[in-house]
Amino acid sequence: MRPDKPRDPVAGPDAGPASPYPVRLSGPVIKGFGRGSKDLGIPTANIPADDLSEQHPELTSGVYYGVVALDPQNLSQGNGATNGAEKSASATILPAVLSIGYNPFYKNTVRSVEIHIMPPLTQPSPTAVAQPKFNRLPDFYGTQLKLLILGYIRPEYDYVSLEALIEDIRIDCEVARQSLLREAYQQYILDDGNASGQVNEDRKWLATFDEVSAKF
Ligand SMILES: Cc1cc2nc3c(=O)[nH]c(=O)nc-3n(C[C@H](O)[C@H](O)[C@H](O)COP(=O)(O)O)c2cc1C
Ligand SMILES: Nc1ncnc2c1ncn2[C@@H]1O[C@H](COP(=O)(O)OP(=O)(O)O)[C@@H](O)[C@H]1O
Ligand SMILES: [Mg+2]
Repeated sequence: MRPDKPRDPVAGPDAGPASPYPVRLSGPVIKGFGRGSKDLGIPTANIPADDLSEQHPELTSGVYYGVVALDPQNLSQGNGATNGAEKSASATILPAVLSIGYNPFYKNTVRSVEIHIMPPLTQPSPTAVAQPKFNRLPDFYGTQLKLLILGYIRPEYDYVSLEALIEDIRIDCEVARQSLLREAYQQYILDDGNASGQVNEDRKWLATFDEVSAKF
């Protein structure tokens, strides 16, 4: 059960991601249990978790923050992306908060990776208020998603109520936002010309999709 303690406003070192982060994950967006939007009002893009324990034993179950990109070649035009004319399209990088694990509140028997994509950090936060409106995009099932996990926020918990789970996820969004607003983390979103070679490589990996991964 969730400990009855105030939450830290940021997670991870101010100087930037510390080992093992950043961790790269990618995969097509698949169907989950349909609870994110329906029960919680918080859509989460699920990607396959089948190989996670072997490929990334460092990713213990819990809540993390990072940055994501969606393949613009297989997003519909309604999402403001391109329609697949390019061979290698560069994608928009957006902030994200995610859960890896068994969702103890729902007692799942299989592990899932679920990513809630937040609005750009330049926009006001919709989750800074007591009655939040979580970010909702047009559906993008089947689209290739790339994720750079930049830090760990907390373990997964069971909760006394659905409202308590939603309130903790609202705080996760705020912690992710404040954590990513720090200069060393902004470099993964925006190219300010001062980033190290490794950060530039990670950002390039994130935003580049080639023809092979396209759906159409
Ligand atoms: C940031 C974040 C934190 C979460 N933390 C928890 C948690 O502590 N305990 C839990 O049972 N589920 C947690 N969840 C998972 C939600 O219960 C889950 O998103 C919901 O069951 C939707 O699942 P679905 O994609 O299969 O529909 C979290 C989800 C997110 C996005
Ligand atoms: N901000 C968002 N973050 C993640 N997914 C979103 C967002 N807005 C819309 N979606 C869409 O909603 C779907 C997830 O909704 P959810 O209710 O969690 O369903 P599921 O149980 O199938 O994962 C995603 O696969 C995606 O197509
Ligand atoms: Mg989901």
